[in-house]
Amino acid sequence: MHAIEKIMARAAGVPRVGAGEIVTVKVDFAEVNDLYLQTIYSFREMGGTSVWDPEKICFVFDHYAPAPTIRSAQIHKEMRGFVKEQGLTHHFDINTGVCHQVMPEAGIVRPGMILVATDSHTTTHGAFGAFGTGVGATDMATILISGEMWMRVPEVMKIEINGTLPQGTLAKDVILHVMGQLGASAAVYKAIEFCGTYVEGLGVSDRMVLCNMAVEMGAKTAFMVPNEAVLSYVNQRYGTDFEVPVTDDDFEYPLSHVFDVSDLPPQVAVPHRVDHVMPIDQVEEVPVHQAFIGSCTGGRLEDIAVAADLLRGKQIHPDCRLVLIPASSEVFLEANQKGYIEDLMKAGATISTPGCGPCLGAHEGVIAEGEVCISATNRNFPGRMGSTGGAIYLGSPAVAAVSALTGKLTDPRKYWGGESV
Ligand SMILES: CC(C)[C@H](C(=O)O)[C@@H](O)C(=O)O
Ligand code: SF4
Repeated sequence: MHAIEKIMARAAGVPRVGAGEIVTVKVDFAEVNDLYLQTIYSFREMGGTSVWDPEKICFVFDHYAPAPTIRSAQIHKEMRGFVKEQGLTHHFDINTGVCHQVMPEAGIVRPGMILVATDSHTTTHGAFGAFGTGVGATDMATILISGEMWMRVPEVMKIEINGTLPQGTLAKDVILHVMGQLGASAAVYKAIEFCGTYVEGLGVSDRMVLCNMAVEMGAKTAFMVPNEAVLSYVNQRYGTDFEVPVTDDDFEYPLSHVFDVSDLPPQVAVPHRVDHVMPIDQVEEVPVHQAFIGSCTGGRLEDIAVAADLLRGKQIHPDCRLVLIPASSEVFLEANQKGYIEDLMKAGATISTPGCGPCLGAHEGVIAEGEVCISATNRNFPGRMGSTGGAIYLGSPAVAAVSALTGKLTDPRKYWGGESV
């Protein structure tokens, strides 16, 4: 069996499972975000009175945090009421951050667990060797009642990535390149395992970038074998009471792809598809009106550090805005302690409180008709970040930062190391 199948077999209480089988699994943890008040209504409609385990559920206010409308304030109010009524152990209110950042930070995520959330980017947690997948409001309501859900065991697609990146190319460029090569429907209902010499050496943040965007290829979940960086992060935050699932040596992958990223230049996904990907030099000179660095894809300390290093002592272009939103309060505090926030504010950045912000077009920097945004996030369909007449390019935080500097899509290698060439 594959490690993912072993996770599901354990959770289903059976000795083995195989791709295509329908199994009922016990969920190890469930998250509901502030777009899913409907979950509570469905919970009650189904006759739910108390949740299956108040220690294994959290509500996270991140998509509309702090509440930008009366409606979202009302939603937060009702959800806070449910948290109190049910005595949930974990609640992440408007002062914490994006669910996929705050849950690992809080020591909720560990290898071998089944984590479900009302968010498609729950695939992010494959970075920790967990089975993370998104569910809808109704499924989540049944899970809150029973602690269980049915799943079809996904086929596992191996994506082997080898090589060492050239300077100026980051993990986001790698996943964009993979998506550009394989396409947005390459992995529908499959599990993606990322492996290879490039992946083995990755730190936690870069692992999260790759797994986060697995769902942009349709994946049900993502997986990486935990390395030392992941294990020490989890030991620090969660503890050691977990078992790392190991794929059998004789497991045969039904699907596999191999990439070498040794000569990969920075990439961008051009409007309006995540898999319309090309090297940055094919779209340089496109004027940009806004750059956004943030979200569960590109709002971590490493992303902010790259931007600060590129923009320290400089001024962004007068015709371009740079919106920067740390993925969590912990990230914000650390970036502040390291001076990155000051560097970026002095360079002209607009800093907002941790959360999703404009990533899904909610608030804190949506774009107007005819505007172009270079974004370190994960989706660029029309209307994603504001007006449907806007255009979104997806890139690394480095591409976003230097494009804000020049006011047009720019190759960050020209500014790497602080000197513009
Ligand atoms: C929560 C939900 C509305 C959505 C998702 O499931 O991904 C959002 O987070 C997004 O990124 O579009
Ligand atoms: S940051 Fe963006 S992609 Fe991540 S959960 Fe929020 S809206 Fe979705």
